[in-house]
Amino acid sequence: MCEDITKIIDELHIYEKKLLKSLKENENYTPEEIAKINSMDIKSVMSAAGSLASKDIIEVEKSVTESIKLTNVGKKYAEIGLPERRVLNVLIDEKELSMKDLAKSTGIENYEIKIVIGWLVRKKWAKINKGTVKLTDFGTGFKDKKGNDELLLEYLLECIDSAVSISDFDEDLLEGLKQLNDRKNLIEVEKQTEHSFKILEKGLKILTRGIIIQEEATQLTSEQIKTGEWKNLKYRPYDINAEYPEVFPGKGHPLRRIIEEIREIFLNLGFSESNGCILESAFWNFDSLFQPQDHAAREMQDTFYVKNPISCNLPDDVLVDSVAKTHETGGNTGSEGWNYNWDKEVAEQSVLRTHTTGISTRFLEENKPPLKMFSVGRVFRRETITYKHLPEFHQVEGIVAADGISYQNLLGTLKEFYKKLGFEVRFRPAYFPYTYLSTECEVYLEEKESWIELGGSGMFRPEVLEPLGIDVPVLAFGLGIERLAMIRYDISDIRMLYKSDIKWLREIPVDNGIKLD
Ligand SMILES: N[C@@H](Cc1ccccc1)C(=O)O
Repeated sequence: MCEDITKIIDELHIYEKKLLKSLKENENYTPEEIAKINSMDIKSVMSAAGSLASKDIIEVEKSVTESIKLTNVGKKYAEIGLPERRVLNVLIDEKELSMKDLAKSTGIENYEIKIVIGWLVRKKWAKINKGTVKLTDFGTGFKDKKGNDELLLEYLLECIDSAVSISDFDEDLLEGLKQLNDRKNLIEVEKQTEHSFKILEKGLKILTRGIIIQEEATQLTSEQIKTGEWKNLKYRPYDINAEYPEVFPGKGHPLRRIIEEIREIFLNLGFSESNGCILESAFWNFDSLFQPQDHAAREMQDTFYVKNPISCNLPDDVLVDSVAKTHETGGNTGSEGWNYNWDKEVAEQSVLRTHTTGISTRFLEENKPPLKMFSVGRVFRRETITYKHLPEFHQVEGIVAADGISYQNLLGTLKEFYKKLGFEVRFRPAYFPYTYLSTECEVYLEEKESWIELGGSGMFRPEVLEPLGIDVPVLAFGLGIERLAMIRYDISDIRMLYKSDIKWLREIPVDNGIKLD
């Protein structure tokens, strides 16, 4: 037993020792007093007390006191009288009045007078007869007598700025208080929690044995090092369980971060980066991609057309003519084209780009193969917003143009790209007016046990390449980015990416979202 006590004392934290010593001096010290005497903060006192209590050295008692105070409205009524008193006073003089006149002569607002009269009628102080209000005998009896609420308000007014402990109330007052409380904004009840400590038997034994408080060094001074005093100091051990303030380091938005990662991957694969404008001509967005002018995607319900500027300039006539011919007859491509009359005005319409593929055709027109280009940008579609659809999202677009480039290279490039991002993908046949062969990539979602579509790709058709003057094969892809972010950051609703949800943004790890466990 004796040994136990020595061991317990040895293991006491300095704060526990300080607390015990103070209680030895005076068991009635409050936590605040103990904090002050020992220059500790109140949190440390309470956590030392909690720790001592868990070892049965002291007992911590908690008492909650409720006290009440007048609110500003309460104070006002205590001074000028409750509304029912003011109505009663007027009615005693006037005998009967309409509600409107009562409001006028008491100065009570119209909306409130109804409530007050309702109250008077319910308490049988007054009755209403043909629109006029009259006191009952019972009500008249209050002429020289105060109501419970008034008595209470007066009482509380006496202690105007200090809160009154509820334990000071006798039963009658308490009953009245309940009613007064129902009137909501007249009084407020404050709860105060106080703690007191009691030394238990084990604590007494410890104190009899005596505890020595040796200050613990937490920071060394140069003086202590020079004089060698550091050798004799007692050091506070590190407490790795101590509370610490949470820190929220600055970090990029998750969507931005995945975009940076994607850029990095393509730059490392030797692609050069290009950009376009979100405002694009229908020519580059659709026509240059051999998308016929009556194609469903061009309909108003899919594409945002822009009013200002209503139209865009087209590139040089040679290119425009060649695109027009290809649409109409297939031009020099060996194809039959779409067999309709191509309309220049339709091609001049300005749209919010529906994909970033127009950047690729623009790039092919301006650059000579061999080339590898990628671009990241926002695209717009008239989608209804749902957990997986937004009218505005990001795509990463890319092309590789060189002799000997094949569909196999396309699959390889995409596989490699997704692998670097940490995804395994599969390919399904697909259709786009501007590619042949075409494919869509999908990634498997284990949680949902289903495959989701990530983007489209294919080999550009001769109808796209010929007008641009390209005579080598070109692989092309356009992949959605938000969906990748959803999987990467484990979010089930795409809208999350565009919400200022501080909690979520803070909780996302600073690394690129790759879970460390
Ligand atoms: N533009 C297509 C993707 C795509 C790009 C390039 C070639 C083929 C398909 C889309 O937005 O879905």
